[in-house]
Amino acid sequence: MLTARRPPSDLHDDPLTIAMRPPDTETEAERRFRLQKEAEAKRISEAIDEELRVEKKIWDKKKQDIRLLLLGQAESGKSTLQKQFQLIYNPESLEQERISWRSIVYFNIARSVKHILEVLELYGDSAEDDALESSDNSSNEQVARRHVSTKRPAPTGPVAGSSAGPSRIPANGSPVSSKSSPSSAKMALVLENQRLIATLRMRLSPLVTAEAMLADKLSGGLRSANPNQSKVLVRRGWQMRAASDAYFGHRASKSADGVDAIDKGALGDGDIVEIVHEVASVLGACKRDVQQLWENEAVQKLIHRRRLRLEESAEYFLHDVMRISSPDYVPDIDDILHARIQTMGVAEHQFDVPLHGRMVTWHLYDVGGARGQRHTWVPYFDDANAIIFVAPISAFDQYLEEDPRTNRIDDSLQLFTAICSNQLLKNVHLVLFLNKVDILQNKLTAGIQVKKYITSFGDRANDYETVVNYFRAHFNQVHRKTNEKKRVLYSHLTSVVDTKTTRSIIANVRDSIFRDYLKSAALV
Ligand SMILES: Nc1nc2c(ncn2[C@@H]2O[C@H](COP(=O)(O)OP(=O)(O)OP(=O)(O)O)[C@@H](O)[C@H]2O)c(=O)[nH]1
Ligand SMILES: [Mg+2]
Repeated sequence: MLTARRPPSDLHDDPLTIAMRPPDTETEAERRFRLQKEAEAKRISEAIDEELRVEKKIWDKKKQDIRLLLLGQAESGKSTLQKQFQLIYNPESLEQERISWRSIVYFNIARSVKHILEVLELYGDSAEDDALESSDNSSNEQVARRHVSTKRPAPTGPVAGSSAGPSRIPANGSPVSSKSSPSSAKMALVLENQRLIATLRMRLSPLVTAEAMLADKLSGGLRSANPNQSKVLVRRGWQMRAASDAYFGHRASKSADGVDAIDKGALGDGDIVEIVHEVASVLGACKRDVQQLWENEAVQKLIHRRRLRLEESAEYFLHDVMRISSPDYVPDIDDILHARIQTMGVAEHQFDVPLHGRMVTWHLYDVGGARGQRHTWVPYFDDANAIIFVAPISAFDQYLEEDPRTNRIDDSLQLFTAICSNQLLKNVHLVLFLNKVDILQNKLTAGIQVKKYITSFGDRANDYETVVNYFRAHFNQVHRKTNEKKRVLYSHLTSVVDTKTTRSIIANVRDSIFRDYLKSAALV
């Protein structure tokens, strides 16, 4: 038999309604108070609903954003690549930052001058050391490596920014010469040049002092205590703080490209502007001395003989010191691309990138690549869509600043292995930039032999094509060995200081990332 439910003919029978009904004895004042409370509760409930709606909207939008990580060892070119993205997708912000890069350019020059003087001192202010030159080829110290067998020739002179191990220079600083002493005419020239360098050293001492001052201010007192790590690190958002100090005398809370300047205090107390002015006038006063030092025969010989190794930006800035030391100097885009300052932690940059008539927000994460910085990358792995791994293939003859026994190419391969096999990154779009091909080309043209540093290179031809293919094959091999999911590896030969070629490579990378993005969106 069917039992029918009684229709809700009378809502007053509903137990909830009965429970909520005001008592029959409610006074007028009580009624007003009750209605007021009910209205307030309704307002709060609606506000919460609205908040949830907004949060969901932001969340939905965030889910559609693209997160791109720039990974790779220190000095591989990540920040330079980030500047190229900024130049394409947010050029106004780079324009706003231009003035703030002056401090870094001055710092790069002062630092190079200081380093040149230090190395000159080690060599007795002369490059005439034939004995050292011949011993340069004598090293056979080999370092076994996992991926490529590399060897580190015994240092033939101090290496820029690294503790280069035992030098064969006696305590008195004069190089040993086993050959007969130079002719007296040559000796006289050497002595004359030594006197000139001594004068330049004295005249350039204010610039050397300025280097320490700038380093201190730029890093906000955060310079590494490790004497092997002499670099200056800056935190994200420094550009806008420096620029706003320069223009407005106060600090900004957001950087030009939307980066929160959360690390207030990173540049000290606003007196960076005064210091930059001071350094500008010091540089203005000694620009000819800098030029003379840079063009000095002993310096050029030491560079040629690879006893003096400068940072990659040094030649670019020292060559242009007269332009840079003009009183109204403002760095141009090429200056900014060449300026070197080490990234600390992870800096996020946002860009709106057009896709089929709408804008997709890209979050670019530029990380610090030194070994001590790499632990900061991991929290960004979880929701990354894409990685550009930047490996400088010019670095076959260089060693890590933080570990002078590790060849840089070897470190890049190890790091690439770790990234390719990381479970959190298994589905991430993977792009490889074999960077600094311009520097590689220059090194090979200068006759630097790959086999001297990478033993497994053997007797292959020391030309650009062969060397590039050799290193590319090693990276491909790492990818193949760790590639469980048949992920494609998109690789490019790059020189990220070259705006024109990098622009078209970035367009290519953008398209391939978007293709994957649209594919995964279609699957959702
Ligand atoms: N000639 C040349 N110089 C480059 C290239 N890529 C980068 N550089 C220079 O190399 C130096 C280091 O580049 P950065 O972009 O600061 O390196 P990074 O990977 O961000 O380094 P960290 O912040 O320490 O991890 C800078 O002076 C750049 O101008 C390149 O392809 N060619
Ligand atoms: Mg960087």
